[in-house]
Amino acid sequence: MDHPAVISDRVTFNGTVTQLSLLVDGTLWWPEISQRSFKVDKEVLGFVADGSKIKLKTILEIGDGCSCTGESIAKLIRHDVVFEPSSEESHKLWCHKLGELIDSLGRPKKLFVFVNPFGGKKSGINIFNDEVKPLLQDSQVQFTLQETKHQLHAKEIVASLDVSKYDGIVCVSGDGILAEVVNGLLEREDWDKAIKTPLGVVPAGTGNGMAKSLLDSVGDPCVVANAVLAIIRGHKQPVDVATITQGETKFFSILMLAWGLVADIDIESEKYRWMGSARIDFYALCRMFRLRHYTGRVCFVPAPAFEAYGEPTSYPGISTSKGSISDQIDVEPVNLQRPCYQGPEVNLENLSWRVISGPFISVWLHNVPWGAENTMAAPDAKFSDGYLDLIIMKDCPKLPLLSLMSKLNNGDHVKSPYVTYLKVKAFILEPGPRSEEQEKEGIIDADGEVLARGKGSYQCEKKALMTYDKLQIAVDQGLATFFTPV
Ligand SMILES: Nc1ncnc2c1ncn2[C@@H]1O[C@H](COP(=O)(O)OP(=O)(O)OP(=O)(O)O)[C@@H](O)[C@H]1O
Repeated sequence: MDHPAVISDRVTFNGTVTQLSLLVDGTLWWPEISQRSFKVDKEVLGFVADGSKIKLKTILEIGDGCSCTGESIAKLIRHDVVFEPSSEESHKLWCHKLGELIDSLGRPKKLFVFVNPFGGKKSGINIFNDEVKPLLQDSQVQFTLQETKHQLHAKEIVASLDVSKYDGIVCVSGDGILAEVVNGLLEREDWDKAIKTPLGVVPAGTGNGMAKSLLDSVGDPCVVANAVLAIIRGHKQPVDVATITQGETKFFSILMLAWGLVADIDIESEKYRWMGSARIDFYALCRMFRLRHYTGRVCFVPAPAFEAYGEPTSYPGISTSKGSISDQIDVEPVNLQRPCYQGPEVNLENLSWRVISGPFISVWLHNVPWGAENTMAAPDAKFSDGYLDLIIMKDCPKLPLLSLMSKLNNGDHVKSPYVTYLKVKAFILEPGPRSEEQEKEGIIDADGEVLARGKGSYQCEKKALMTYDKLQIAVDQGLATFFTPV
């Protein structure tokens, strides 16, 4: 190691007196023990003074973990490394230099943590106690824990949380709670400051699309330890936020919007929840064999290089007043009169709009690559390019559809001749009824929750925010900040 040492000492380690150095590049190095070194920023979570000894709380990658596909993946293991400096003076200096180095890494010191006890396999609390808390404690990160008690609870809390007290908000949940947090932050009067609060997500839901997208972007497995480590290490990156508008009602989306086949599978398969994760595959097959086609139109402003898609059209506009209340089913009107975030400041009328008319099998708009841990919906999606990836399927015979759906786990479905895949800056959805049953409409799904539900579609207890009608989407580049592995 050719870096100079910040501190070097003869320490007692494993019963032997040996040299230990902390180098200026942040490496802890035992020169007399071959292969023994730690990068403090990656492998040392924290340390504690234990009498005359110092206990380093480390996290090590062990390469014998096994993924569900049988591939070997690195597993993270907590491990204490204890050494005894040569003198009291040296002990103090070691503590000072290690503390100084860890402080310089910009790691969070205090986090607000939401745990959804009902997300995914209902194991949020166990995941927090068994896997998240020990890592936070090793890293000496203080936390305030809040279990979510009902739908929109996280959003309510975030609306009045003193975010200045925290270095980040963490969701031990699926994507639903994360979306609630983003919406809560953007509905505040001080939204522009609040939305800068770094957000972290620990996979404890059904889909976990955002956690998978962040971890997979550096080749990490989508597991709790890696997600917590990404938060503890404190690296951050901007993430685009899409504003979905219908009249005065807004929903801020970070993951995706789906209409047609994907929305129907995601939402209607709820009735088969007792099947566990197999419910999605089972219901996808049911839907493919009784395929629905939805009439309607999509209008969009293509990103550069995608201008050839669709036909030119003028800005289709969207009224700022709500439709007749009698047409609405289960709608909970949210009228944002307070000076909250209003969406990106862009004059949509002056942009070059294109249109594709239905019927459609599926329309999917994605902000990040993964929609769920096994669904790479938009392989080219970037976290903060300022665009959304649009995936459209108009018609497709059943066999190619089956093969296409089986390619969702690696993103190869976008190469199918039956799929149109492009990037857009703004988007308008004009959803219509099913071609086969005109009296029945569909579902619009945003970030895994029902955004709008049409006539004759699947009904459930949860209220929908919008009506099954025209809605507009525009993207704000890098508006949110997320903890990220690198
Ligand atoms: N205590 C609770 N009881 C019932 N529902 C809750 C509770 N806390 C939160 N919820 C609701 O649970 C829903 C789902 O949450 P979450 O996103 O964490 O999990 P998921 O749906 O299983 O996962 P994913 O969104 O990744 O598919 C949200 O609509 C949320 O409002």
